[in-house]
Amino acid sequence: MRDLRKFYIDGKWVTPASAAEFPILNPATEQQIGTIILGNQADVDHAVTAAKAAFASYSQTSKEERLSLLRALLAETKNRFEDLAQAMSLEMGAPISMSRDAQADAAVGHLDAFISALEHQVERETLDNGDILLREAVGVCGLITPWNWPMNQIVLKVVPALAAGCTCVLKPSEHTPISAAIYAEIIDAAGFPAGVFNLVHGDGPTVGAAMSRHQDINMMSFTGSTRAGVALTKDAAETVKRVTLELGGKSPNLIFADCDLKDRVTASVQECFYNTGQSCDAPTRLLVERSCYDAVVEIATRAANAHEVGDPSQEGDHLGPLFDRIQYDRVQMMIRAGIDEGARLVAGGPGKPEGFDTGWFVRPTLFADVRNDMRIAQEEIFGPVLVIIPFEDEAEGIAIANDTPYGLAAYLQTGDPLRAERVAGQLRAGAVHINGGGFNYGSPFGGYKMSGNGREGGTIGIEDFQEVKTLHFG
Ligand SMILES: NC(=O)c1ccc[n+]([C@@H]2O[C@H](COP(=O)([O-])OP(=O)(O)OC[C@H]3O[C@@H](n4cnc5c(N)ncnc54)[C@H](O)[C@@H]3O)[C@@H](O)[C@H]2O)c1
Repeated sequence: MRDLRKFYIDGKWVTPASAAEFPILNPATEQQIGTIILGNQADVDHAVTAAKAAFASYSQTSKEERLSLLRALLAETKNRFEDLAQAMSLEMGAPISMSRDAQADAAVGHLDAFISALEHQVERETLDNGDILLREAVGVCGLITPWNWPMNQIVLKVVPALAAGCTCVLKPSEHTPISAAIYAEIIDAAGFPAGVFNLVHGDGPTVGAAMSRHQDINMMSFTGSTRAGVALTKDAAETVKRVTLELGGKSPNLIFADCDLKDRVTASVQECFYNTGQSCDAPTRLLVERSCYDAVVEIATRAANAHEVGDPSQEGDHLGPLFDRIQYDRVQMMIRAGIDEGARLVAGGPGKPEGFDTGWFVRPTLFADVRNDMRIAQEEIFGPVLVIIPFEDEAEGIAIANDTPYGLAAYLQTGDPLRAERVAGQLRAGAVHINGGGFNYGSPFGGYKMSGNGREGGTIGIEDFQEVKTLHFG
């Protein structure tokens, strides 16, 4: 049992002002594995005061000084790599192999890419008109992250903030505080000055809202649901903060008959179910050219049925549980909604997989003959549930792909390189993955439409945490 009832503020582990305890549960066993305190306004004030005081000197550090701190952070992250992987497997149910290969790997990969981006960034440049342009730290930043990719999201915010010379207060998801607490220890060991990074646990309506409304926070960087992102934006409006948002998705995956169907469809199903379907950019709508529709349904069904669920502490490529009961109930509700709306269930379905009565395990589920106006095609399910929708031709495929309030990612599979570029250019999404092309550390990540604004990762990710100042000389 982990006792996480302290916050990291001003370079020390301190006892919070709040006494509200909150249990941390293992989603595979439903057992309590730790306790945190949900902070209050006084805790937020304490952390913001520390961050504001530290900003005065940290924002004036040179790029070289910050690079050397980030290199120390990289070394410490590598030292604690296994601790991070084990923590995320325990707190959100990522199978340990995947937790190492992807969840913990993100802490190293993004940081490496940010170091390289900062090395190359021009902080002072002369414009054609003779004016000088400076890039400076935006100020004290409030960072709020979700539970589904805990370290990935933390590193995508904390590192660019520190790289830019900002100071920050992190509020991780109250459901995944263990990896966040380890990350605070890593930052401490790397030698960042006191107050530059602060960690406060808490829930959204109390700590999250107190941060968004805080007079002394200059920017909020948020990843989570569109619902919470909208609430945060309204809270931040009074103090005219910069707000960047990484929100939900319902990403289309266009399958054209000229692709290698067996390979691409099998990989597409695996990608949708990865992290038990709990990824904002998962390809959750499989849009299939009519001429190959029956073949695709057959291949996808076989691929879905090949997925096994299992204990996250075991090595292997099985799926873990969903992260908690609320998520389990929501996925069950959406599977039932799909059946009620008349979609054809071809794999999985309601209930738990056989032999998994304890833990929030679900059956990898596939629906065929789905219409894009059904709930299961429009709403983010956040579980291993894939819907298959036919289209007649390229134009209709693109229209269905774009017929969503979201625009985080899109995927397309085709053997025709000209078509790949032509279609990608018409998809309203922040990223288009072509024929299995994966995300690379250092590239920008973010959404169009209700998937958010701003971009995380690499140079553009650092710029989100910078102000631009122009010097005009007389
Ligand atoms: N676009 C991306 O980069 C990305 C990445 C991962 C997850 N997500 C999205 O995150 C969601 C899943 O995460 P979740 O269930 O933790 O989301 P959530 O919105 O419930 O919570 C996310 C974070 O916001 C906080 N929060 C909740 N209400 C708040 C409020 N009113 N003000 C301030 N903070 C508040 C929570 O405490 C948590 O730390 C999905 O919608 C998923 O698509 C997006």
